Amino acid sequence: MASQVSSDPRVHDKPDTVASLSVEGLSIEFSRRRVWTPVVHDVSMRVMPGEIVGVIGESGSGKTLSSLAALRLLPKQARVASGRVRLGDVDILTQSESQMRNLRGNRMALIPQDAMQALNPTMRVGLQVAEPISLHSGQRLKSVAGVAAKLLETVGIARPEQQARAFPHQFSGGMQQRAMIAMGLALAPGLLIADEPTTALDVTVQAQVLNLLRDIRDTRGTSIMFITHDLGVVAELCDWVYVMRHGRIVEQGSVRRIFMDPQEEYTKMLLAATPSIHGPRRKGGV
Ligand SMILES: Nc1ncnc2c1ncn2[C@@H]1O[C@H](COP(=O)(O)OP(=O)(O)OP(=O)(O)O)[C@@H](O)[C@H]1O
Repeated sequence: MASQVSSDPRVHDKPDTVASLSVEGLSIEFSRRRVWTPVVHDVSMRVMPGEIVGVIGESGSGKTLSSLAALRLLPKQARVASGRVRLGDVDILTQSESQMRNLRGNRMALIPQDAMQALNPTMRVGLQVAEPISLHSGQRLKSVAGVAAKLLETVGIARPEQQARAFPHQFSGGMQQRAMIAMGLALAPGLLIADEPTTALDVTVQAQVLNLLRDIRDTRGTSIMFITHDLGVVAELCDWVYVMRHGRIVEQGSVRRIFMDPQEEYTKMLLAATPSIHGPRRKGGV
């Protein structure tokens, strides 16, 4: 572990900076026919303040379980076998469930892959966006509903007052995802964990949502962990990347280094399999 820390230039260069999220030696087991089987092995990851960190790997490589462990939202069939997770200086794995409820939303929020599934079909979008504020402040939902329009405006939804009164099915896929992001931002958490949030969107809308996430980081300083299987997205958006395979991190580095000088065969294979990737965005365009 110590060697991983000292070899990570983000930690080496700023030893006093507390990571927004720090996962150390995390191992997770999954119950298959009542037998606990290791599926994530000794994973260490860091998201530094204001950084967008990509976690990339093929399906089943352990990206989602690792991030759900950080939120303490593992499904019943999965459990943490060993390791530590810290959100700033809070030790996540030793918090009570009520402390966790307070941390979720306030300090970190999840933006899921399928916004339509995550949204309540019978509740107006504005009320859903305002719900975290109501839950955390104890104020009645109707009395905080006005904040929702402001949040919808922040995420680029036109005519926000009117759209706040719509139901999810009246929104396009891109608008639904923006609404989920608005909900995630409601309590201004320092960390967003986005699990393939653009997979279901067409390419143009995907680019808009990526721009929105970048703007949120630039204007609010929000740290973002971005889970994806799409190296093109990593090149567009991320500063640092962890490459996962079979429940392990096989390579990590700055996006530029990973694209210019991949060390692992698996990373090279991913790069070779991704058409028309020329590396991360440079200032002024790719
Ligand atoms: N519902 C499930 N049933 C059985 N095994 C599971 C399930 N969910 C996770 N696992 C096990 O945990 C491993 C890691 O799964 P995880 O969902 O974290 O991968 P992932 O990289 O996020 O994949 P994807 O990109 O498909 O979401 C899987 O390879 C599998 O062994």
